[in-house]
Amino acid sequence: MSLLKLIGLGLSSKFITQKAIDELSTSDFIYLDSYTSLSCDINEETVSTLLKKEVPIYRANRTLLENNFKNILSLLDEGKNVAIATIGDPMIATTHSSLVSEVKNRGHGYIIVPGVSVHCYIISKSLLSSYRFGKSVTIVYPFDNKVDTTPYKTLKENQERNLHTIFYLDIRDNTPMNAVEAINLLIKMEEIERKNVLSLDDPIIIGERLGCEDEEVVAMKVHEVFDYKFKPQPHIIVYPSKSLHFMELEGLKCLMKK
Ligand SMILES: C[S@@+](CC[C@H](N)C(=O)[O-])C[C@H]1O[C@@H](n2cnc3c(N)ncnc32)[C@H](O)[C@@H]1O
Repeated sequence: MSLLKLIGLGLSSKFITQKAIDELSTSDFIYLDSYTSLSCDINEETVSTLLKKEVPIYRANRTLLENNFKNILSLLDEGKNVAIATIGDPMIATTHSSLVSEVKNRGHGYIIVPGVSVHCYIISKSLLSSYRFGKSVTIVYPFDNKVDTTPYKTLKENQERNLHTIFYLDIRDNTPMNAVEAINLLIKMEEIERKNVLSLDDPIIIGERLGCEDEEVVAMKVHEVFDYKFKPQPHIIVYPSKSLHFMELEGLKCLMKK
């Protein structure tokens, strides 16, 4: 039976697991997912140097993976094992679960190799309680000048339940949104919705280049992002709940910018 392998590579090359390398090395083709996330140092070359044998590696954008999935199905029909390698975890904040049901319905098998996800990584480094995270959401670039306020609504719902919110930031045409653009959009959403969800004095936590040598996790007030010199993307934002446990407050103090 042919296998579709959904393989998580972690956030940077030092987080790639032995299991991921073994499964990639026993694949006939590797598609490197280039649109659900990005890494400071994982690319076709990094992956190929880790493999135990030569395997063709292709860069796969959303069109290829979601719309032209037929090509991958044909390879599986021919008895080939195909790997889709994703930065982070292949099933967290991606749509890859739909690929699993497609291959299963066609009589093929699948395996999932979890990777160190930005989701778990920022929860760990935020020093907030992992039990108190609500729904996470992506802040997307405006489309036709229209701002999608879903992230604001999610923040409101989480705040009503005293839960923390993780904001992933959109990646469009290989350009990842930065923390300042994201905060500007949240401020715009407050102006549109006017539910007093966001205050410029609220603390937020920003993760920059997580998993890379120069990673940074820093807490600051919302208005302070405009004067802060951030490292290049990728960035991720955590909006803590309004009422924090005293241990979480101590943690937040540890992360406050100097
Ligand atoms: C939609 S999520 C995909 C998560 C991925 N499947 C995983 O498990 O890590 C991608 C977003 O997470 C954030 N992100 C990913 N890697 C990051 C990193 N190393 N440092 C900071 N933020 C990161 C960025 O906002 C990026 O646009």
